[in-house]
Amino acid sequence: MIEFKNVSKVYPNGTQGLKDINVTIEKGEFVVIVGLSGAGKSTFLRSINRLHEITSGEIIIDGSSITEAKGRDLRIARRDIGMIFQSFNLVKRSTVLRNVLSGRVGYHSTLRTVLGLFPKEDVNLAFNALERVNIVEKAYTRSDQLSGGQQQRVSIARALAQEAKIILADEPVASLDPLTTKQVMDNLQKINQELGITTVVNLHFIDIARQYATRIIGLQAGEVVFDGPVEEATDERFSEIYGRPLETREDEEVGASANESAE
Ligand SMILES: Nc1ncnc2c1ncn2[C@@H]1O[C@H](COP(=O)(O)OP(=O)(O)OP(=O)(O)O)[C@@H](O)[C@H]1O
Repeated sequence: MIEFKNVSKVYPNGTQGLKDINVTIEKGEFVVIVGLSGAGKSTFLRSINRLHEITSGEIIIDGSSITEAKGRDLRIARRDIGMIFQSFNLVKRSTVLRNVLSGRVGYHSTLRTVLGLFPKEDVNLAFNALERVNIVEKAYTRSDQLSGGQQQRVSIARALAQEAKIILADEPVASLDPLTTKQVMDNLQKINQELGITTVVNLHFIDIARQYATRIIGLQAGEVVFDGPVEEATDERFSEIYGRPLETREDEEVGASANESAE
């Protein structure tokens, strides 16, 4: 369970990233965060694992304050949280297997991981993770030889090898085409359903959010302006909240083909 209690974040330049957020995400939920650009989605997500520090309030994970955690406690808390980035964040020149094994670094001494000495159980975990995202045949391929969608599936496997209880995905499909988007989102959904991993995903497009989320949270200027089940997240409702409908993938494609034909 992830609890936001009166959480605010003000950036050093005075920009309010989050404003008095009170939200509880239960174990096993698939929550999608939506909002216009600059609404605070990244700030929200990155506050959970303290990639961003909040300025007031508290975030509690499974009963322990991550906000207050220091040193070893913080490292252990972070071990339970996998992160998926828009840009995949793989070590490009390393093999897929090595990248997935890097999910295990929080469990071992630095020396051991620098030397690449992972125990057999870790290697088994890594292969299982790669199987789960259907990419095991690429285990010994260099990561930069893979397509964007494949790289993103490797980053999901890394979070699985980490044995994360929570997965945070910050715009995981923003650089991917529609077919690959579906594969990556299907993978996230599958591991959420099969392994019960709590999943929080930032998405730009409301139609993709509606296809996968069990709950949608809408942010605007750092505040929660919508929090409810997918059925309530209608275009009408979002138009009322944001003064215009949220973007859909389809809009973008229509826009892109219009641009192409203009050229
Ligand atoms: N390091 C920073 N310093 C100052 N302001 C920042 C910083 N990072 C983000 N902001 C501001 O905080 C607000 C929330 O940003 P955030 O990146 O969380 O929004 P977002 O909803 O993820 O937007 P996007 O979809 O464009 O990434 C924005 O006004 C943004 O300009």
